[in-house]
Amino acid sequence: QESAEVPKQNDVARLRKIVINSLYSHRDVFLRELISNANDALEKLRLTSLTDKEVLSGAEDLNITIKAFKDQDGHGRIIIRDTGIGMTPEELTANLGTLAKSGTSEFLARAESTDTTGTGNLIGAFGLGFYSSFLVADHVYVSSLAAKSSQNPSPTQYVFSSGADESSFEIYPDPHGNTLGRGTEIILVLKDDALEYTDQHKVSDLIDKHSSFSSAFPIYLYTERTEQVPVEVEETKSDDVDEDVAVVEDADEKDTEPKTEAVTVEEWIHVNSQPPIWMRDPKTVTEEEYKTFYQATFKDYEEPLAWHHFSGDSGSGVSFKAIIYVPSHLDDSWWQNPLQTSSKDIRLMVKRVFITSDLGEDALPKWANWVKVVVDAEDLPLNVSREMLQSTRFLKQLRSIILRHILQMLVRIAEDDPEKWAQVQKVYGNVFKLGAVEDVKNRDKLVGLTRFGTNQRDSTSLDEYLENRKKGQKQIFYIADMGSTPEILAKSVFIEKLHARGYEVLLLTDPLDEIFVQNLRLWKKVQFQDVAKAGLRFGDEEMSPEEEKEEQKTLTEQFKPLLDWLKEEAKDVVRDVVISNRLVTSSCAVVADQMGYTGNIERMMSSSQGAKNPMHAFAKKQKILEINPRSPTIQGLLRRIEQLPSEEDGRDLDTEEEMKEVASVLIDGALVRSGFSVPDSNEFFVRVDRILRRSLGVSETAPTDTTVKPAPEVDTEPLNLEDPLLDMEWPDYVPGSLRQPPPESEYKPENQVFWEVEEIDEEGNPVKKSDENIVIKPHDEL
Ligand SMILES: Nc1ncnc2c1ncn2[C@@H]1O[C@H](COP(=O)(O)OP(=O)(O)OP(=O)(O)O)[C@@H](O)[C@H]1O
Repeated sequence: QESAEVPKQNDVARLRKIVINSLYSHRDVFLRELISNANDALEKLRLTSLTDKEVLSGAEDLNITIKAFKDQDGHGRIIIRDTGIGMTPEELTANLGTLAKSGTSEFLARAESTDTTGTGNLIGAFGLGFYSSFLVADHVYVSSLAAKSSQNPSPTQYVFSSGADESSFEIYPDPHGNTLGRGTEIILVLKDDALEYTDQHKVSDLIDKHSSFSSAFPIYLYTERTEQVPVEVEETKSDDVDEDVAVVEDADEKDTEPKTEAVTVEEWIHVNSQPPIWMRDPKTVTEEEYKTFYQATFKDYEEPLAWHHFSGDSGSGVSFKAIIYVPSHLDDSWWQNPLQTSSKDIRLMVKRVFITSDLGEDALPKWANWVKVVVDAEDLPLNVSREMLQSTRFLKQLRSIILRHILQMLVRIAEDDPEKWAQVQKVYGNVFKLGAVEDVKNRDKLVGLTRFGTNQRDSTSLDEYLENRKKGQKQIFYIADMGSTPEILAKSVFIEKLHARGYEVLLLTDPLDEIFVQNLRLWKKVQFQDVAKAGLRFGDEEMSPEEEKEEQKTLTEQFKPLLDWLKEEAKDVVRDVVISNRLVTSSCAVVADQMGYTGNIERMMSSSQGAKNPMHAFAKKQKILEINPRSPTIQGLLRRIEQLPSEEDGRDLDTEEEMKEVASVLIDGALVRSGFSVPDSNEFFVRVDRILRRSLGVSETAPTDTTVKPAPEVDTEPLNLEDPLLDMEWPDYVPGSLRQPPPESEYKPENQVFWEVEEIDEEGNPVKKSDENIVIKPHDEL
């Protein structure tokens, strides 16, 4: 008898505890998990038998049997047996002994940090499978006899034995010998509080609900019922019996019931004899059945968002039935590598027998790799291999049919079920945008599925947008700022006139949006126009009456002195200064030229490799300052500029300097308001400070007392690694984000820095000493 220690004992014990405690209310799942394993073992055997017939020897039938009962002492037992591929002792150790093989610590971390409401997903997410036995069993014995093969011509039956509270297991040759013929038998010694699972009705219901459709192999359930059977009465004939009396007695007996006795009839009932749901007429399948089938087949504890059940013909003579499911969630991991993985969830079956769930790299376009499908093809040979499949036309046709149906299903939801459509958008909205960029072939259909918020409504498709366009409008207006919100974008300086005039503008806040728009460039031949860029045309300019054009001309002449003066002042940041046609209330804005960056793109480019490109500096400069001639600020500035004495009259250098400062704050403010960064934020703030002082009537030159308490002398003591302050975590600190200090409660008085401040009067003289100390928090910023 050999005994093996599980490598990570503590992990095993901890994991079992978590499983048992937190999944108590889900413990029915053990049966489904074990049946699913038995089914997998049978599928493996069948697939292996295609190349090695030998594996089929030992047991004729391919099936699963389940027996639940109480033994004479009242202890509960469940025995699940399959005639599948079986396991060698090494496989028993590796598969059942080593826990979750990879990702154990990740699992533990997640399991322990997940609250109980989410634990239903744990088994599904991490494939606890076999370990779910310990939800109901104190002890588990697994006997297994691997299939005979050329590599393993005379396998031996071994037992794996482990208790729920133990962190070790034992593996030893089965003292009963090779009783199984082939396959695996799992004996669960039920916990005292799990005796309900010895009730055959309960077990039958569970199989019916979760597993009847998950196996193409027959599942037989052991049942016992009592039947009354006639008791064989032995006729005792004797020669000295009086015939007449005997006749009378006979007549009497005919009137009485025949004698019966209760006997126990044992029977194996085929519990999954119903056709699987994909083979049934959709009208006969209930919603509940579709949902449980999905959850069991794809190991998702959440219900699917939508599904579509159809039958089809590949066009090359292969007819099939399929169900396509849309999961109700896309894991974050999908977004980490959205276009890297290919679908592993298209379960292809031939005449109900599972063939493969890997249809190869290009099974579906990458954007659709989250879809879950079961397909059953009637007319393919059962021994078809994946390699063979790849070369048939069937697979290619199947892919395009599946894809067509996915898209049709989504369009139907969009048209008929607004509530569900909102959920689809929440989960897959960005996937459709990504798909439209990636999948040129289906671009138009995918664009049709995309939705955007606008200044007029929460959501619109591009077609609906175009239906709402105004007379003459030849552009699809949009404004993009990744990470912003539609509410903030709706207040942007760039859309104020469009909004005021009643034009609709798409408000794009996701990084993908701008990529989408730039990739698409046109929709139904109408160009996208970034309203933060030059080139904006309402489209009714030609329809404007002559006076309007005349007014524009007059304005340009009237504001010429200011335009010329600003051009000189802003020459380092913008290429030109013009009268704006997009502003209503704001005094000015900085607009990117056709070739230039918008603030959004400039940020993206500056933080990427693009910053090294020589075009970067050029593109950065391609900006135009637009001023609003109706703004009192601009009108005031024009007046002051016009009043500046000329060279001949003797220049007023002080006022000129003051005007320059105003201009610089105006330009920098416009940059910020328009989503750009200012060239020098310190300088900008110094100027703002000066203007503030002026408006407050405080002396512009009064110095700020900058005395600070110097740092103590160099600490010569060795660093105390036990010091708890070194371990102090800085909550909410995300590199590069707005930095957050730790909460006040985590400050220790001795850890604070004090800055004595003095108030000064207009002349800059100290007024009185403040009683309060201002705490300079680490990373405090403007
Ligand atoms: N009845 C069985 N016959 C043969 N091998 C089995 C059987 N049950 C389990 N195994 C082997 O043990 C492995 C571990 O099983 P377990 O149920 O823990 O995880 P899994 O089946 O791989 O994952 P999941 O249950 O999430 O699909 C299986 O992959 C399989 O190789």
